[in-house]
Amino acid sequence: MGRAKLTIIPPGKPLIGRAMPPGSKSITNRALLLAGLAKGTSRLTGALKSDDTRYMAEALRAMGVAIDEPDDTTFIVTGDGKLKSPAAPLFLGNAGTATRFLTAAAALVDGKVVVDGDAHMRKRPIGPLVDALRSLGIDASAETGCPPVTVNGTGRFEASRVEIDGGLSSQYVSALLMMAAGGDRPVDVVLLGEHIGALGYIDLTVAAMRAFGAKVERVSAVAWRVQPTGYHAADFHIEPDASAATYLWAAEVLSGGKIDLGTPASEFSQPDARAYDMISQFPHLPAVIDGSQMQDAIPTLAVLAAFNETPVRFVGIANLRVKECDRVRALSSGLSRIVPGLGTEEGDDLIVASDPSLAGKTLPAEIDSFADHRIAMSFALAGLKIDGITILDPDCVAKTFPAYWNVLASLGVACDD
Ligand SMILES: O=C(O)C1=C[C@@H](OP(=O)(O)O)[C@@H](O)[C@H](O)C1
Ligand SMILES: C=C(OP(=O)(O)O)C(=O)O
Repeated sequence: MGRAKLTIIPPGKPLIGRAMPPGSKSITNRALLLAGLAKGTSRLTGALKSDDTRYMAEALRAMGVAIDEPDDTTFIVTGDGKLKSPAAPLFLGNAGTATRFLTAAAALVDGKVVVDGDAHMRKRPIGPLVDALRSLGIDASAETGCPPVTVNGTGRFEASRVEIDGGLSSQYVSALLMMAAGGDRPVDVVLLGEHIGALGYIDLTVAAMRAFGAKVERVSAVAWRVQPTGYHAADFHIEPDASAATYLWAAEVLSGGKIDLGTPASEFSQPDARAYDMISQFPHLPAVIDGSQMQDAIPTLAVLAAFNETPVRFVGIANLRVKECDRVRALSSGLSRIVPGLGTEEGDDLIVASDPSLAGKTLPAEIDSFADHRIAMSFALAGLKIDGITILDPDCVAKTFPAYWNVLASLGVACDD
């Protein structure tokens, strides 16, 4: 059991020092899967070890992949080119990447795979991905449109085209792309609908696939062609997590300090690194921020916006409602616990009624994390400037950034539990 709550003590000084974000969750879970699908031994360095990546690694082990962990940031993955049917359902907690990626990869298994998660994951939609698998002739079903998903694969599929609506989650598209290299012929993965979550995640997928030997090209604005190469083992280095970096970038500007992350923002390939340009404009954030291409950075930006000179409206964030929790609601209600009306919703937009004079005040507020790591981590930023901010269920940060509170402590931020 984690701690019930943590109260942040405003440090009252600029945060100065070196603080490295952990390895990227998105890239670690892609690399683990691709290494698991490959024949041979891959060495993944700079990896994230957290709940989400542990669930992925455990699931792969249950499907016959050998994974050694010689240190805190390395996975040595040995596969034989084929995942095996696991003896029991795969339990993936609330890890969206692991759940979506393995649901598609299950189609490459000869036998039954049940993909399941915790109570939160059982509310996160996966119907479009299941329908896409069915359109490929794969026996897949999810009674509620959310996990559990049952896939009875034959280990092969023959179709050469699959359509997918990525409006609710780009992870469906990534999942199909990674699985498509295991087919019998070239497969076109084609987007349906106008919206997809951050396209940058598809770029991450394509880059990781290529690193493990796949041949994939973008054949139009809405389609990728994947050759039936399978994957080969590779040594692969994982960059730090850009979404985790946003908390440190925001802590730096909020405290007027200097935090050396070891990697400049311009060197990240993940979509959330775009948030750096916004964060560095603080306290003059734009009046409207489109979150569609940097979704996981929105909690960080929304809490930062509370201290901005002028109000900020966040648009393009409708699918934040189907993340670990309804993040639009968690942000509006958390902000309004600090000061009524600080966060409001209009449709799916979030409006933050900024007030720089919040800094230095005492405003006791208990913030419900809704078991969502990003809500816990972002509201901790408010605690750097406001006395009395208490984060409930603070250890939910273990999903992607288990050392978060220690990293803040190393920068001089004290907490009471
Ligand atoms: O592909 C990925 O690694 C991710 C894609 C995004 O999710 P959606 O595509 O569901 O929006 C993001 O929020 C998630 O944290 C990681
Ligand atoms: C949405 C997130 O995670 P996932 O979809 O991978 O569970 C996140 O990490 O913010």
